[in-house]
Amino acid sequence: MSELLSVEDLNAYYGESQILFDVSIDVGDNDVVGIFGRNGMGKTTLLDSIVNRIDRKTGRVVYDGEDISEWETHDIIREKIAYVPEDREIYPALTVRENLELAAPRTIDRSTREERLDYVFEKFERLGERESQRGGTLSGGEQQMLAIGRALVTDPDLLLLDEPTEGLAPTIIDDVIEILEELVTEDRAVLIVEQNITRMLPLIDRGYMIETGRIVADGDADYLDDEELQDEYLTV
Ligand SMILES: Nc1ncnc2c1ncn2[C@@H]1O[C@H](COP(=O)(O)OP(=O)(O)OP(=O)(O)O)[C@@H](O)[C@H]1O
Repeated sequence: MSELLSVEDLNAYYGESQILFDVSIDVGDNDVVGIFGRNGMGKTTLLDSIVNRIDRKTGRVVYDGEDISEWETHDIIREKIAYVPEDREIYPALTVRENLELAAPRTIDRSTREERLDYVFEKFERLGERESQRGGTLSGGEQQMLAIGRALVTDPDLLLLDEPTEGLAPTIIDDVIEILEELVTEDRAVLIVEQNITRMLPLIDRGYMIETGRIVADGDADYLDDEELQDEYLTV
């Protein structure tokens, strides 16, 4: 099967500490793939390694047939893979519109950029209503929408999402899940890290369990919907 993203035998390090050990994962075109595991097991490090936000790594990251292991982070994010990090990384002092404009690739013309902004405002009406509001004054859920919106203005074939529901109130989590439900029906692949596997299982095609930097299980949603497996690798 041809894959959009292949991570091959990845070993990742912060300073002298090795965080990931021989990790291999695949994401096919339009696949929705989950990464699950307890805190501190290396899920964020895996996403960071894909976009090269890590001190050092060995192994390969192949995207659409091209080895991007050595690419600069900003080139990967702008041209290939959109990344919505756990802390969202929006600009608090800039408006919603400015946040989106800055995320748009420089290579697209003005009218394409406007089309993409309109698409985000259509998808997230609450952002449209707050176009001129500063990012830092948005609620947590709205900031998460803006972070996902920023990713979407690059019109990515692959989106990386790191714990999009983290730190949000339950009703806002429902809103974010709704957004994710819609995202996964679009013509894009999604690789998503989430603590809450129960909410994710209906959305994903496949998933991987990670424990202390190693992939310890992988399979489709039916396979992962298993109490024993979840107790072993997820329950704290
Ligand atoms: N910048 C860093 N420098 C040194 N060690 C780090 C750094 N970032 C993460 N680590 C370590 O790497 C390990 C994996 O962390 P990572 O954030 O990838 O886990 P995670 O599974 O995403 O957990 P969480 O849900 O808590 O974010 C942890 O032991 C963490 O302390």
